Amino acid sequence: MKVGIVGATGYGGVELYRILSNHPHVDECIMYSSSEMDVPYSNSFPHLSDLSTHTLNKIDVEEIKKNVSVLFLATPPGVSRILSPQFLDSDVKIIDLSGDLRLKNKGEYEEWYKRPCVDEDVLEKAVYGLSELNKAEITKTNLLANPGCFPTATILGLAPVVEKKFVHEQSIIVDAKTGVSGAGRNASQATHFSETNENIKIYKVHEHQHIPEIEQALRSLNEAITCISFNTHLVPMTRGIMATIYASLTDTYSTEEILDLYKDYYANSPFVRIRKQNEFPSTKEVYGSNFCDIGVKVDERTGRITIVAVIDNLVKGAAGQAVQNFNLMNGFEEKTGLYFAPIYP
Ligand SMILES: NC(=O)C1=CN([C@@H]2O[C@H](COP(=O)(O)OP(=O)(O)OC[C@H]3O[C@@H](n4cnc5c(N)ncnc54)[C@H](OP(=O)(O)O)[C@@H]3O)[C@@H](O)[C@H]2O)C=CC1
Ligand SMILES: CC(=O)N[C@@H](CCC(=O)OP(=O)(O)O)C(=O)O
Repeated sequence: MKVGIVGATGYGGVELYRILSNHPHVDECIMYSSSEMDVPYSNSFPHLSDLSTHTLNKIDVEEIKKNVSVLFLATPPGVSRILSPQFLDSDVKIIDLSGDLRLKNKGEYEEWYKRPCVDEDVLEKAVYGLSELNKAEITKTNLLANPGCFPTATILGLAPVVEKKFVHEQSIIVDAKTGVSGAGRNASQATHFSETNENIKIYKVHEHQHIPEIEQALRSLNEAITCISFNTHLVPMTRGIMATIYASLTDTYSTEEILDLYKDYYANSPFVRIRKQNEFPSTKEVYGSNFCDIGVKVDERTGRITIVAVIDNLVKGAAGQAVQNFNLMNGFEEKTGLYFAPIYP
């Protein structure tokens, strides 16, 4: 199968290349760029010298339709809004890593992303690709909205207790941390070495664009969810997301009971690993892998629960999850080309 990557020169794009170039059902990856063409891909990424003989191609919709079966969009917000609709009359399957197709409410997208949204008929066709919750729909779609990095960790961390009503719906607080690669490859003052090194900084306080995405997904599991408290912090590491989640329990559950609930809930989800009692995952334990690791503990004194979910933002939070969806959309086994160990230490 031939696949295309738009935004191949970015962090999401090069992570897609790393995974897809080792995928047994991918014969060729064609790389597209909006700013460079006919130059070797390895000019952008010297670590691929001799491994990649690809060149960058111009984004030409009609050429892409002739040449690829699946197109990944690893592009900034706003690009998929223009590109995706142009493929709806073709057989090309679209997997969009940006936020453009994730929110079902057009007004909500425009409010949180502060830019125009794609038309409602396109939004209706898009399927939200969190495969642990939505596998059946993913296998049938040609237009896939790949979840955001923070939503992936947060929703997977909360889904069992929210769906089974083990927590009070209005009591959820999420304290999330991310590595700097979450901001993409372009340099900015916020991600400058001297701003991030030996520093932890909260950002987008109460205004993060992933808030409505998380609420939308949780509401699909339990309609009593209205809003959550959610904040993000930039920490001095390259990859990784940790979502530390707090909520009030609806009854006196033990940690053991809740761990059993999580193990049952994710019994058929090969990329979710539930930790043992009193064991909490760290970001390094999923680095470079498609795993989401989860630890939980009941605080008997306060009647609250602490849930910790970690992912690699570029793998389970972006390119790995996109390939997981690619597998499901094409009838391949979900783990194909993806079931590898994290890089450790
Ligand atoms: N980084 C992360 O951890 C995650 C990122 N995402 C989302 O994935 C998407 C890609 O992120 P990331 O790879 O980090 O970003 P980068 O900034 O690293 O890369 C984005 C790429 O998009 C291309 N691009 C820019 N403008 C256009 C345009 N107008 N048309 C086509 N291509 C364009 C650029 O390549 P060129 O100039 O060669 O065209 C650039 O290399 C974003 O929407 C991001 O929010 C989602 C989850 C996690
Ligand atoms: C460190 C950092 O800045 N991370 C970005 C990740 C956002 C992202 O990936 O954007 P979409 O999922 O909305 O496309 C942020 O927090 O906004």
